[in-house]
Amino acid sequence: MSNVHERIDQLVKGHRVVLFMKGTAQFPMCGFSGRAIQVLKAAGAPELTTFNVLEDEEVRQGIKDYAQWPTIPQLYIDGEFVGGSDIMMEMYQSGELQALLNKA
Ligand SMILES: N[C@@H](CCC(=O)N[C@@H](CS)C(=O)NCC(=O)O)C(=O)O
Ligand code: FES
Repeated sequence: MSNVHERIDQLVKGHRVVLFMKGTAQFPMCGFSGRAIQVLKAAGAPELTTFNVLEDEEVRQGIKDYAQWPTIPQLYIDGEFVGGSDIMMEMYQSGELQALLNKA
């Protein structure tokens, strides 16, 4: 396992809800990342860990291989890849995201 893969593993397994994004929850640096934060807020995410890929080129590239998903943002819940901002929005509209976030 490569070093960056291990770092990502530790992040997504060490926190319940992890969003890899551009910028921070307070200051998203891209509309897609901003939308992801808005969706998580609307869904009532009980906790949220964010990782700013703009400050870490290795993770910015490594995250694309990790779940074989080519773009940012990327949401992980309970160590599992959920999707990008489009999937998050669809899952919010269907109620699936709230169910995933709030399961015991
Ligand atoms: N439709 C995508 C939008 C995300 C997207 O297109 N992200 C681009 C622009 S921010 C990206 O990550 N490009 C690769 C990069 O910037 O490293 C989604 O559902 O999340
Ligand atoms: S930074 Fe340009 S679309 Fe996300």
